[in-house]
Amino acid sequence: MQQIDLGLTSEIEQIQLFEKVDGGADGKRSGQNNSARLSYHPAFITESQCSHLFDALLQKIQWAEESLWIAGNQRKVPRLVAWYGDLGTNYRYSGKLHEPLPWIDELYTIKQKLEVELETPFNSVLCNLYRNGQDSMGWHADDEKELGDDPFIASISLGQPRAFHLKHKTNPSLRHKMTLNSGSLLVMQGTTQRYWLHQVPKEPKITQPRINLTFRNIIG
Ligand SMILES: O=C(O)CCC(=O)C(=O)O
Ligand SMILES: [Fe+2]
Repeated sequence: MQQIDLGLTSEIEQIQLFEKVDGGADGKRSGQNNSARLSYHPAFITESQCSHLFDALLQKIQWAEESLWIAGNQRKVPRLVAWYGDLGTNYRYSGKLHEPLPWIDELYTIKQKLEVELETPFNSVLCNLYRNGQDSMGWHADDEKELGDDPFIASISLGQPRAFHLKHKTNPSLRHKMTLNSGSLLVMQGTTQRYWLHQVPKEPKITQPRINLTFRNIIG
C-alpha cells in the first residue's frame, strides 16, 4: 500500500455535541448511546494535503451518475457517487444494491487513520462528488439496516465548503446548521441517525466542486 501522509492529528478539535436531546431512548440503551452526538474536527486533514488528495480522488474514484425512479419518473441523482469497501459490503442507495469497488490507496489510508483516531472499525465508504452548488443531497438519515442500530459514521470533506443541516425527525424546533470545510471530519454517532435527518442543500452561487467521503461499517 502506498503511504499517504494525512497530517498532524494533534489539530483535531471537538466543537459540537448534541446531548440527550432525543427524549425517546428505548429503555435498552443507556449512557452515551442515549444521545445523538456530533463532533466536528475542522482540520483532520492538513491544508497542504487537501488539494493533492482532492485531485487524486477526483481522478481515481470511479464516479458514476445514478438515477432514481420517483412516481414512475426517472430522475438523475444530483451528484456523482461511488461505493468502495471490503468484499461483501453490499449497500443499498439510490434504490439499488451496490457491490463495493476494491479499495484504492487514498481511501484505504484515510480509513486506517480514522480507525486509529476514532477507535472504531470501518469497512466501506460512500463517496459523493458535488460538482457545483446545483448538486445536493436531500433530507435523509443513514439508517439502512445494513449499518445496524445507531451507526458510527465518519464524514470527510474536501474542496468547496458546503452547508450541512440537521433537523430532528419529530421535533421541528430542533435544528442545527454548520459548514463543512475542506479537510474536516464530522463524526455522527449515538442516536443521530435514529432521531435526526441531515441534508446538503443546493447553493446555486457555488461553482466549485466538493468531495465527501462517509466511512461506514456494514454489518453482516
Ligand atoms: O456530503 C455530505 O456532507 C453528506 C453525505 C451524506 O449524508 C451521505 O453520504 O449519506
Ligand atoms: Fe447521510
